[in-house]
Amino acid sequence: MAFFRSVSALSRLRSRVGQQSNLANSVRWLQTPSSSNADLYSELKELVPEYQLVARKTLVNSCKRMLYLSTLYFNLYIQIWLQERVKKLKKDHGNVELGKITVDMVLGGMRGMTALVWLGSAVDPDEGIRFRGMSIPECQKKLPGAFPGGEPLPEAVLWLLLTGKIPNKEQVDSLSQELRSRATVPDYAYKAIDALPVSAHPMTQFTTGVMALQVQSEFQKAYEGGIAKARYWEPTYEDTLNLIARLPAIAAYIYRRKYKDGKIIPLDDSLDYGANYAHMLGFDDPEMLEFMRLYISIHSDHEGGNVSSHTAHLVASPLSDPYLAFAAALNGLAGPLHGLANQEVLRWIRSVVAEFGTPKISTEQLADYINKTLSKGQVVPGYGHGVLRQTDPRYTCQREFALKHLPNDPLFQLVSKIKEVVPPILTKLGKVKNPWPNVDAHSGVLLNYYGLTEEKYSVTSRLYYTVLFGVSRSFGVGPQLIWDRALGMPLERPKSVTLEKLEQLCGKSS
Ligand SMILES: CC(=O)SCCNC(=O)CCNC(=O)[C@H](O)C(C)(C)COP(=O)(O)OP(=O)(O)OC[C@H]1O[C@@H](n2cnc3c(N)ncnc32)[C@H](O)[C@@H]1OP(=O)(O)O
Ligand SMILES: O=C([O-])CC(=O)C(=O)O
Repeated sequence: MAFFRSVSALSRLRSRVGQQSNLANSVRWLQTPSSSNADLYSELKELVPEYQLVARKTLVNSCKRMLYLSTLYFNLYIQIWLQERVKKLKKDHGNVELGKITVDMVLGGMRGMTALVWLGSAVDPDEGIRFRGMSIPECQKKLPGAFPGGEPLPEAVLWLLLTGKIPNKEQVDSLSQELRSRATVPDYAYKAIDALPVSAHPMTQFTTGVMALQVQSEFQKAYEGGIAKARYWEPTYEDTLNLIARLPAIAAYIYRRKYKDGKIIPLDDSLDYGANYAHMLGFDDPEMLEFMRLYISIHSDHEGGNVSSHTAHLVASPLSDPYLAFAAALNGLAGPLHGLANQEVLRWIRSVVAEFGTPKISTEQLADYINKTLSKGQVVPGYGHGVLRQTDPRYTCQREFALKHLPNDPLFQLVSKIKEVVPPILTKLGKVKNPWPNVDAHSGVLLNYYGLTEEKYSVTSRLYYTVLFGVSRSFGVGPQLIWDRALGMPLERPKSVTLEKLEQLCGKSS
């Protein structure tokens, strides 16, 4: 409610200064104390207590932020008419068939079965991901960066995924500021992580931290207070923004606890989300900050059927709040065939180097090592995909970043060689549907180059990389959870059959 009162006060501010006046003039007017603006000043001051007002200038900044943010909220609000579209689809076309369900699908992890609605993004098997219809190169061109020509800011991706609209730089900056203002992590969340041994996998520590944050769920409180169904999306929005805002502090703490001195580096109020996360991890090289922005942006979303996103959507469907849903998603992401593959790729690359004593190896040596991996019944991590049938564009854009910034890095050169040698070998197996590299084939060497790795290598190393993936995934999962509630999506409950029943159905059909 405070939000709507703020928006209304802000629009009165605009009309007081003059309808034609722009934001800058309105702000200047409010900034100059006078009897004609004192009442509005005190009203606005009362409405933004959370910003700890100490001076008129701070209030003015808060007003600017509310004004820009109100467009985000407004965009969401007006799109609630999508509910009508959903109802109409169900009513008019509820019986339209979207395809057959085959035994292969039931026994094959439901590949190719259209079963979900996901607003933020879609994956084309050949072209890869599009965020609200925009490819990665288009996002790099059109979404605001930290500087002109910079990589897309994750906040810009969040805005896009949430509203379907491309934000301008001021809107993105207001969202950065909003996230920073929500970033305070309660002490008990750190304590919950501290209760685990330092040797616990970073993803186990991460999920524990997220579960501790759940104590603050606005959705849970609102539900207990009897909130009406039509308004479920509002506390879901609050939880989602709070969750996204608080993840870097939790995630950075885990890194510093496990691999560094355990000291918390506080958030820097002048930095955007990706840069702040890098800073809190202990990295301030501008190139690394830029890579973090790109990393979070490209890992944010990958339509709805991947394990982490689907898990979040499923777990939220009985009205579990966004923290519960996201913690579950992280547990799916922590599997080696999904997000943990980024850890496995680096471990595998290091095992290649350990085997030959150098990353500079011949094509024959590499082919032998790949065949050895396969002969042990293992997969080549970072290759293959459940939907993609070409090189993942997220791999390509990381490669472009590496070519620009670290072309001579020996591990990057090994990654390039692996891309030449693995696909023909996987193709020869005759069963691998996609022999090409996915997103995880590349990220580790970039992070390793910038120093984000554990000090000592051992064959049982538990690397941090999947936590970075997890933080990024909140940008895709969060908006969909808001839309799930806004669209009144139901509890998810597919039908299962016993093996006997399946055999019986097959017998009947043949
Ligand atoms: C962010 C992400 O989640 S991207 C994916 C990250 N995961 C990886 O990189 C792990 C390696 N890749 C894989 O295991 C798979 O390609 C997956 C899990 C990503 C996709 O699995 P599927 O859709 O089942 O792939 P597909 O239909 O091609 O699998 C057919 C067969 O090829 C095998 N195969 C697929 N990819 C590979 C690979 N990279 N290395 C060896 N074998 C493979 C499968 O294990 C399966 O073998 P099986 O019939 O003996 O069980
Ligand atoms: O789409 C998938 O199945 C896996 C993936 O690449 C992702 O979740 O980013």
